[in-house]
Amino acid sequence: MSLHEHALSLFRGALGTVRPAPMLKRALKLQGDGCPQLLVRGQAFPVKRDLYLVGFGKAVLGMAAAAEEILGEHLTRGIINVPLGIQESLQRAGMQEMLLKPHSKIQVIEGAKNNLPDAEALKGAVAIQELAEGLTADDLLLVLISGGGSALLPAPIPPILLEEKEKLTKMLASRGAAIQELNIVRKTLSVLKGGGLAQLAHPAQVVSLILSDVIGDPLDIIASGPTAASSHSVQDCLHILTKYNLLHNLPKSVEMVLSSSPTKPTALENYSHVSNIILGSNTLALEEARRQAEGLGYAALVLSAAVHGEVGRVATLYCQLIQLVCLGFTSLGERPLGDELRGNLLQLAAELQIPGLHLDEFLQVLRGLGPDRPVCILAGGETTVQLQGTGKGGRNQELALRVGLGLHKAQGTGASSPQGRCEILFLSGGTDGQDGPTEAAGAFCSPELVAEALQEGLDVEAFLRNNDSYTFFSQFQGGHHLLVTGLTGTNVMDIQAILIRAMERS
Ligand SMILES: Nc1ncnc2c1ncn2[C@@H]1O[C@H](COP(=O)(O)OP(=O)(O)OP(=O)(O)O)[C@@H](O)[C@H]1O
Ligand SMILES: O=C(O)[C@H](O)CO
Repeated sequence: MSLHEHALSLFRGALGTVRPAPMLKRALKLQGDGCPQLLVRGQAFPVKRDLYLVGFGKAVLGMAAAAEEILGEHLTRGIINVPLGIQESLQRAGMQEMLLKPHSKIQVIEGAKNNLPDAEALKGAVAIQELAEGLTADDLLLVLISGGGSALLPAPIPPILLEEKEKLTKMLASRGAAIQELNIVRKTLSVLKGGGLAQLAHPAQVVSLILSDVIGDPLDIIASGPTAASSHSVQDCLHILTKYNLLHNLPKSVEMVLSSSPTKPTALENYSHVSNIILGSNTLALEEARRQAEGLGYAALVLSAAVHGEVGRVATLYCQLIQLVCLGFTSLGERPLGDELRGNLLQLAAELQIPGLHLDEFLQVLRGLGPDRPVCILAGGETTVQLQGTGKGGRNQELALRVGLGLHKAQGTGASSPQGRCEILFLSGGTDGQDGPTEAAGAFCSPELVAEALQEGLDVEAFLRNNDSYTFFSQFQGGHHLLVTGLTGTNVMDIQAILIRAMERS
């Protein structure tokens, strides 16, 4: 099998384990008929009267289908907001288990085209708000939350208009704001985010099951934390707007809401009716990919599930790591080159401040692997792209293209390049199956990409200058290097796989 095929199969294997249905079935049970109890990972919640379900996010359709199967007749009614086209896409892909059964008690509202809030998503948010407001102390509200939930649950505080909020978040994203920053702003301007939904549902018991798509699994940031106590204040929001130079260009409505926002977030004791439970994350997906890579004969290591930072810097990190591994495969293992690479890599990792990454230890393990076994390094997280151009792309495709360019440049050092004797493949993909506003999930690259593209008249650097990675990969070798999965029905950030094996000697 080619490295390309291996990487694809690892990516699909990783996705398999964070598919909503198996995850939900592992965690959720309903027990007892007379006075039923909802059991979540052993924690019991009595169902005194009615059991309602709401949900929003890219993975919520499959979560809801599995939940309805478990809850059966005990479910009174539900409403979920899911991405536009997801039912058709999953149907086409034959993923029946992610679809609701005919006569389901759960109403599905599709919206948020291209992951942006729209009128349909707003309609869904209003329906969810009305349901929550009508609950009593005897009701239980099961909330299904996954990434993409922010765009799918828009409820701007009046008089802010949806378009105004959308424009502001779009501007923040295009200036490179991280998801934490974006969602702190969203929370401040929303009725339902930042714990708003949980407060409206009071006094009902609220149980949220969450699929995390944010580094470190912060409850108050994932989907902008609609059922989590917010640890942020309006001051934090103002600070972010200042940082991205947006404070003096705000619509009047936003200014009004900001000036009348409470200075402190709602106190923690007001969340005693709420339980937030993380069901799955990027870590779970990487662990499965690692297991499968071992099965394919690789020495497989997980670098981190928290890789973040500007896409160019992260690409450099991966390029240096690849070179270092290749150095171990060659007889060129001279110390000066290895020491220099190692020093640069440690410095870059320190700059990126990747939580929990002990690169020094990781490199030691790498060094101990020995030269014969192919190596697979897996990582996950989410990079940020500061858009400069007007092209079409996504952070995974841009990362792959930048790694391709970096490896090409490193190869330029000639015969002494450690890469020379290695076969290398890099893959970066979004687990939701949609990378930016494109039809692809991500892309593959190898050190040969730049030279081969040039033969087709494609200038990688020009595409990068215009943030046009999707157009590049669509044209290059007939789109062979694009990772296309369609919407996957799950969402646990992005995954990168680096596969390296020694080249066969002729
Ligand atoms: N032309 C482009 N090139 C590179 N990156 C882009 C381009 N256009 C948008 N992006 C990036 O794509 C990201 C949005 O992609 P996407 O909609 O997949 O977000 P997401 O983070 O997966 O969404 P969610 O977390 O809500 O599921 C933004 O970070 C944006 O900077
Ligand atoms: O919806 C969102 O806010 C992002 O996907 C992070 O959870």
